[in-house]
Amino acid sequence: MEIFKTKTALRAFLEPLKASGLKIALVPTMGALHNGHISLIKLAQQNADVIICSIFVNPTQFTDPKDLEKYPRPIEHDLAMLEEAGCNGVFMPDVKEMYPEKEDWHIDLGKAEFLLEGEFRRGHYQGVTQIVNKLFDAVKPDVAMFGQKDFQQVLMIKNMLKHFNLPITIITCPIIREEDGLAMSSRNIHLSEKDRKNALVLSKSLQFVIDHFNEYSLSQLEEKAEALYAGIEGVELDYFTIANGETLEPAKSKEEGNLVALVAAKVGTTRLIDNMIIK
Ligand SMILES: Nc1ncnc2c1ncn2[C@@H]1O[C@H](COP(=O)(O)OP(=O)(O)OP(=O)(O)O)[C@@H](O)[C@H]1O
Ligand SMILES: CC(C)(CO)[C@@H](O)C(=O)[O-]
Ligand code: BAL
Repeated sequence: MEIFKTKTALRAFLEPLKASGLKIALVPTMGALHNGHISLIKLAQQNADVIICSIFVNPTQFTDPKDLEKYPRPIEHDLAMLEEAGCNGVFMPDVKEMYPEKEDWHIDLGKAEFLLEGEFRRGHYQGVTQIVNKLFDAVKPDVAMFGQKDFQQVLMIKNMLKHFNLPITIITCPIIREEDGLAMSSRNIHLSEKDRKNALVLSKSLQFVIDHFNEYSLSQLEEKAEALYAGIEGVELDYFTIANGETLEPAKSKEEGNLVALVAAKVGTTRLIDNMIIK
């Protein structure tokens, strides 16, 4: 497995491979890898010939400086996991390589930018699309893999592709969970033993909606799911919603084509997100 710290070195590696007709996949990450990330690598291997994983903790998408400061960075462990998974190359630039100078970035991502995560992390998706655009430019992949765990992120990246008319296929990968249902996340490492137990309410509340979808109205489903959070000390719900999977607006009717239940909550000091697709 090759390791690249600069765009120049990465491009020099990729150019002959592209010229020989090989298909390139990019798996963008912020490191602190777990089996969710490895599932993206494995799916990439089914869809391309050469797999590049990027590891970059992107400062412009963090809206809370403490969150950025304490973001885990176990790089040796990450490299061992990627090697074991059969990844071909790792792009791990420093901040100067990706942001050599101060730059303005603003693109129209549509109304959904300001909902859900966009409401609680103002400007987050400008930062995400700014860095993903730079990563796409550095790798020029044929396909790029993103996790459904960041449901809204996938929509925003697809909107960015449309905005720039980029010829990249986005593949959305299912959420990988721990045995008890907790969605894997790099931030889970911050959970205390008590938080770890409390965090199960996220997947349980989503599963409640899936299991009881035919029994209750949309508002009853939301109410009953939210009630599961009441009285859990140390858990603070940011939002629980059943939304239209294309617009992310609250669902108006159970008959809408794509419906998804999404949640974000602070568990102790750690903010977690999760979702389940209803249909
Ligand atoms: N449990 C998971 N299953 C599938 N994909 C995942 C999972 N967790 C993260 N991903 C995907 O991996 C990619 C990189 O995510 P990232 O490095 O931010 O990891 P993360 O675990 O989501 O970390 P955090 O949520 O703490 O930021 C994203 O496309 C993300 O959606
Ligand atoms: C896509 C991404 C790597 C951009 O920094 C990040 O938002 C993430 O890990 O989901
Ligand atoms: N997984 C999304 C990246 C973030 O939380 O900033």
